[in-house]
Amino acid sequence: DTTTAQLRNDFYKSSCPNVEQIVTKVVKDKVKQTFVTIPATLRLFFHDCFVNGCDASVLIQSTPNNKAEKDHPDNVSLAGDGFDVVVKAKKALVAKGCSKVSCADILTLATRDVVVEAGGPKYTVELGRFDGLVSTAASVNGNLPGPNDNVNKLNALFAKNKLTQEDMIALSAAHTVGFAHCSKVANRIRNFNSTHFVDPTLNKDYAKQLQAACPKNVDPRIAINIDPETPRKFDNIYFKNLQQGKGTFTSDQVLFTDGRSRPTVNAWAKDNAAFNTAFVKAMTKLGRVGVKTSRNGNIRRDCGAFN
Ligand code: HEM
Ligand SMILES: [Ca+2]
Ligand SMILES: [Ca+2]
Repeated sequence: DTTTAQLRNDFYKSSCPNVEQIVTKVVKDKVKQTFVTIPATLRLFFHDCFVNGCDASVLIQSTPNNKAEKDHPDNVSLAGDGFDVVVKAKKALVAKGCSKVSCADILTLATRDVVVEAGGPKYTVELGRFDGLVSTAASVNGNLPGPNDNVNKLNALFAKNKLTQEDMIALSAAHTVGFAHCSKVANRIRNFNSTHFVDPTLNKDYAKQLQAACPKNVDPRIAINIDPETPRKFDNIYFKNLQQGKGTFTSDQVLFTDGRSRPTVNAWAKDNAAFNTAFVKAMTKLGRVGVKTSRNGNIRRDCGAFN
């Protein structure tokens, strides 16, 4: 495949030999200031790769002539700290003579670094992505999963990006860190359907906890931990939660209720090392989605605007 062939670990060996240390330093400094950097960056990378490939298209700011991806409803809840860490890393790189590192690669590296900062696996990142030349809100339509999606829908969306069901389950475990707004779980904890007030797949105590944290008419800015047990740690507790009915979104809980994905959930609930291996494999594959070359991409001077 010609689009993935260009990616290599030492892509910046001559143009910016210290690219990794420079990005890592910026990430560490920012995580010290605010934990949100971790989930914000991880989600930003996912939303970038699933729309037009891993090409930093999600970072583009809208202009009077173009409504960009980040202003699509599915992206408006992306936390600012993810964008900010990329801007800060870009600045640090340029200051150190590395003006040829793409924003897409910066986001990929920063994502690896935030996973490490949260206690997750450290892995080698493939580099050599170019930055995309297009970003439209319309292109987001139908490409990102929703919190009420079932396994069929999730598998189909991930398959479009050459990711297997195993990859999908491993990547879903990114929900081991970070926050969700109450609107994303509201349908599960009140007036679920005509026979159940609360989603019957939801743990009873966890349902009460969610109802308390997300009362009716709650301020729409209120957010809850997605992983109720270890919200700041990147770990396989995510899968143990699913076994106990503590999946926050329907899209999390279905991984346990659906017989096709349940064996994988059980295996990774028991074996953190096996989960880590699967996560690294899936993240590496995610990073290969729709990679641009010098023919259909460039190196942006400003990650938020086209050159
Ligand atoms: C499998 C399908 C997925 C669905 C349906 C989904 C859906 C969601 C939703 C609804 C939120 C809450 C947003 C909010 O209320 O602000 C969220 C947050 C998050 N998602 Fe996903 N997601 C999925 C997969 C992924 C993947 C593959 C990753 C990364 C590899 C990811 C990383 C995150 C992170 C880290 C957060 C927390 C963001 C923060 O705290 O700012 N998600 N996701
Ligand atoms: Ca993209
Ligand atoms: Ca966790």
